[in-house]
Amino acid sequence: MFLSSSFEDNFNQRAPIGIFDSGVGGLTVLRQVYRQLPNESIIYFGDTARLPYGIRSQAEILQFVGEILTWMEQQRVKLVIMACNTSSALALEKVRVEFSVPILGTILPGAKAAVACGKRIGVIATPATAKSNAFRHAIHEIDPNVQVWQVGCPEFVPLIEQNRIHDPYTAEVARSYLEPLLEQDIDTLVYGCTHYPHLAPVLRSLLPNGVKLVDPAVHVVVACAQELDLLGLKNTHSPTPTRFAVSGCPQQFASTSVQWLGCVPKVEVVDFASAVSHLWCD
Ligand SMILES: N[C@H](CCC(=O)O)C(=O)O
Repeated sequence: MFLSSSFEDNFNQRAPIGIFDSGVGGLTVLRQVYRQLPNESIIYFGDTARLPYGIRSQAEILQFVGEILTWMEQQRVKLVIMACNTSSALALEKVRVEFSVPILGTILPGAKAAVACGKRIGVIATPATAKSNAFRHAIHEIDPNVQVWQVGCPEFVPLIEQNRIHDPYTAEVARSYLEPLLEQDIDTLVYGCTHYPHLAPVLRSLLPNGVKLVDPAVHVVVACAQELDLLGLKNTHSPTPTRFAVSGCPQQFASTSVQWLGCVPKVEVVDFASAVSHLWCD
């Protein structure tokens, strides 16, 4: 009895954390896991055949997230981080009751951090996240006196996935998205999409010095560390190498992500029925 329960504890602690996003955005969360939880093993999934998520309906997001979580459970992960604000805004509450694995989203940790920073908060997000008002609701639950402005930024994710971060056109687009927020004299800006911290140098150069930037990736990983402690699931052993998987073209993902990972990742393909993966490899 004692032996088998201790074996099971060890197995659970050593089990990987699942992290998923539509593409390379979740790497901003992965980077935080490497910093804050260096002993954890990770399985990273990017649903690249079906991105961008930010222009999808809630029904589509629920279907995709359901498929990904089913796959994650098959990989025997001990916890999942939805490293995607769009999924967190549109699907987290619903899937949490359907799946037994603990699932963390980015909205609440991001909202808490924003409220701790300022009183005039701007949120840049995908159109679906902005339309859902998820950040506004979460912030007002904590402090109804804080003012919140949200801007949907449809062009950012395609530009980042196409590796056009340093393209002057990207800076032009960023300027137009920030303009209505700067007109409101915001004191805090939330990256309401996990892709956007990849644009940090561009965005920083367009913001007045006093505006604080909030990256929910930092705070969802703080919440993850607390959850693992609470569940007794923190890994005290050495981690295994990160496994990367995508639904689209593995070479495309590898070549875009190398700049953030510092090495070319080996990338597996997961074939979901409705994913049209050939689009990205042609
Ligand atoms: N990075 C994701 C998804 C972006 C997209 O695919 O549109 C998010 O935080 O919302």
